[in-house]
Amino acid sequence: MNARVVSPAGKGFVFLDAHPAGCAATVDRMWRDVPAGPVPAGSRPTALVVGCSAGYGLAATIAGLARYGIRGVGVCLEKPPTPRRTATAGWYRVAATAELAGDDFVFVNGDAFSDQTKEQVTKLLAERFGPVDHLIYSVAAPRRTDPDTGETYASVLKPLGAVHTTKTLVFDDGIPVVKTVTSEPATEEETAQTVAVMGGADWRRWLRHLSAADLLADGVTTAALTYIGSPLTSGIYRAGTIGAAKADLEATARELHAQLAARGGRAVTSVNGAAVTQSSTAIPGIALYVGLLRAVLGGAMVSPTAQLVQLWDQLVGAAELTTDDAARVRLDTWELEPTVQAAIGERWRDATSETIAGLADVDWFAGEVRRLYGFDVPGVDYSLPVETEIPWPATS
Ligand SMILES: NC(=O)c1ccc[n+]([C@@H]2O[C@H](COP(=O)([O-])OP(=O)(O)OC[C@H]3O[C@@H](n4cnc5c(N)ncnc54)[C@H](O)[C@@H]3O)[C@@H](O)[C@H]2O)c1
Repeated sequence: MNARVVSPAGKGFVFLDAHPAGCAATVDRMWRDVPAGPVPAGSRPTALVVGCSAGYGLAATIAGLARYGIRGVGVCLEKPPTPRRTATAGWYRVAATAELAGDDFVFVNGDAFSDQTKEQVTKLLAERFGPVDHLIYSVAAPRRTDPDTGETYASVLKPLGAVHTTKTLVFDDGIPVVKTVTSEPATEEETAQTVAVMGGADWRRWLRHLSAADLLADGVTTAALTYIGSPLTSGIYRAGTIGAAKADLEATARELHAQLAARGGRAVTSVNGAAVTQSSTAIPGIALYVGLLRAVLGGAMVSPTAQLVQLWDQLVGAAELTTDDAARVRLDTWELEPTVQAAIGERWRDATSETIAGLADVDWFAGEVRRLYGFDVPGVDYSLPVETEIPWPATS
């Protein structure tokens, strides 16, 4: 037992501790935001969500559970509490999600890229749940060890071909500051490594494992998350190393689709809108862009949970699975609306440290970052001690 007051401390957008009660309250709120599903009780789909503890993968897990009563497995990589530090936020979110989910959805904490984790999940599915009807792949990771070669690849966020300079938003003692950051172009090796981490290789490997174990249901649908984004961020994102990885992921969807179509299945990518997550805040320029996006759209920004409700509706067949000509489900149209982009573009041009508070929703952005760690969540009394030694939910 280790109950104590947990406060936000850290550097930039990264905090050292997470608040268990705040993380649980976040999960509760996300769950309550999911409208009940149209599928009658009794037909609960079996699902695997890879990257289930944060951002879009958490939204996928909660939307699937709350709307369609999915059963199955979630996989993520989180750290347990230590005597000095709390567990990671995702650890507490998983514990809270498991409480709401009940016994028919279990969580595996392990490296999704390893064959060991794949075997553990395969065993769980074979013993308890049977073939998967749906697989959502939503991993964002800085490195991946290739099980075939033992080589560890590292991803980088760099432009391709030329130096790229972008405006970005940082907080200096809580005060928003607009800076410029310049990134050198990636080498071919760095680009190849980023593709090896964030491209389609591991998604393909999951499907191969499940197929070999006869754990893909006829008509299986699978979606991996991708991003396109604005011309304002394309230098570092879509036209950069991570964009090369996303192009590989999208090509992998088309390849997997050709294989799954034989059994009535479908593989797609899902293009989602910009959201504040631990991964996205690490990308130069994204903090500024998302702060401006929020100022332009306000509450009309579509939350990850609401987007994932739409994706589930399409995956289970409650709505038609509709893709663009690159086999991508487009859940980002609200973000790329030309009038929205034009308004963000104007504000981006005018953004300086002096003007930023009037142009971007900096308070919302800073709050979102804190909420990633369970702080600033309404209804939580942060002055109270809270138990930090929360166990990982049982898998048996
Ligand atoms: N955040 C955005 O704005 C945005 C927009 C569109 C698409 N996406 C895509 O959504 C996907 C998820 O990104 P996110 O922003 O939600 O990230 P995130 O950082 O919020 O979550 C990443 C998830 O991956 C898991 N993970 C990381 N390394 C792992 C490993 N080795 N083994 C098992 N699990 C691991 C983490 O535990 C966590 O559950 C990515 O493909 C990203 O490109 C994000």
